[in-house]
Amino acid sequence: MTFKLGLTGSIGMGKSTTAKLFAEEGCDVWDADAAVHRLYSKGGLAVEPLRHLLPEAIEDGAVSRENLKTLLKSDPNLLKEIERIVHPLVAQDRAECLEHTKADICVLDIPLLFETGSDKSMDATICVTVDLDIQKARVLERGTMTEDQLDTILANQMPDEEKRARADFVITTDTLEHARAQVQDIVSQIRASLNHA
Ligand SMILES: CC(C)(COP(=O)(O)OP(=O)(O)OC[C@H]1O[C@@H](n2cnc3c(N)ncnc32)[C@H](O)[C@@H]1O)[C@@H](O)C(=O)NCCC(=O)NCCS
Ligand SMILES: Nc1ncnc2c1ncn2[C@@H]1O[C@H](COP(=O)(O)OP(=O)(O)OP(=O)(O)O)[C@@H](O)[C@H]1O
Repeated sequence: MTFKLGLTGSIGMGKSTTAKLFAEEGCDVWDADAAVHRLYSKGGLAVEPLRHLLPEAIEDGAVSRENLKTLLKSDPNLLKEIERIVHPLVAQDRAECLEHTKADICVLDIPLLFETGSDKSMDATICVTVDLDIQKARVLERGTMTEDQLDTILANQMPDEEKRARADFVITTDTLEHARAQVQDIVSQIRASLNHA
């Protein structure tokens, strides 16, 4: 049985970077955002159900994120309807991955781990965190969104403080070396508990 380790954190807090550090320690990694990209691509399982709900969102047989964002701008309530279609498909993709993994620990990188209740099916949870000003600077540095857009996303996510309080482990992503040391410590603790089980 694979140990299911749920990894979350607010936007730009360092989920993908930390997941790579777990992979370096021999853990398997499943990424919810990557699953959504697969589901939205041509032939992906979310295309037909979303076409039914929002025909304007589909372009060349795939879900257009730009079109979705335009639709969401005029009706933010649509997000809940999109989530109702997408989240069960994401859960199915995750279950298939867990069926095939051979690693002792599988890290599941899930931005909305607590919001979707997926934490309940994990063996342990981790929240990655860093000071809010560093988080904002890192996200804005990418040049992919304005501060207003970032604030809208933050308003749709559970506050960092609440995520930290709920998680079994917290990793501070101030430097790569510090994060790596925390990852190694968590992996050692879990492997020790698996060996004693
Ligand atoms: C709204 C969409 C079109 C924006 O796409 P885009 O490529 O611009 O951004 P991306 O997906 O990388 O998300 C940007 C940030 O918003 C966050 N975010 C995405 N969806 C949600 C959501 N439903 N609630 C809160 N935050 C969200 C992401 O975690 C990330 O931090 C897209 O995120 C989407 O279709 N979301 C609905 C499906 C979903 O819930 N995905 C979350 C992972 S399971
Ligand atoms: N431990 C760390 N030390 C220094 N910089 C880091 C660390 N972790 C992440 N970063 C930097 O912070 C930024 C965001 O990291 P990353 O892309 O891993 O976050 P994310 O939580 O996966 O983002 P998103 O929510 O958008 O998917 C990147 O520029 C990355 O290089």
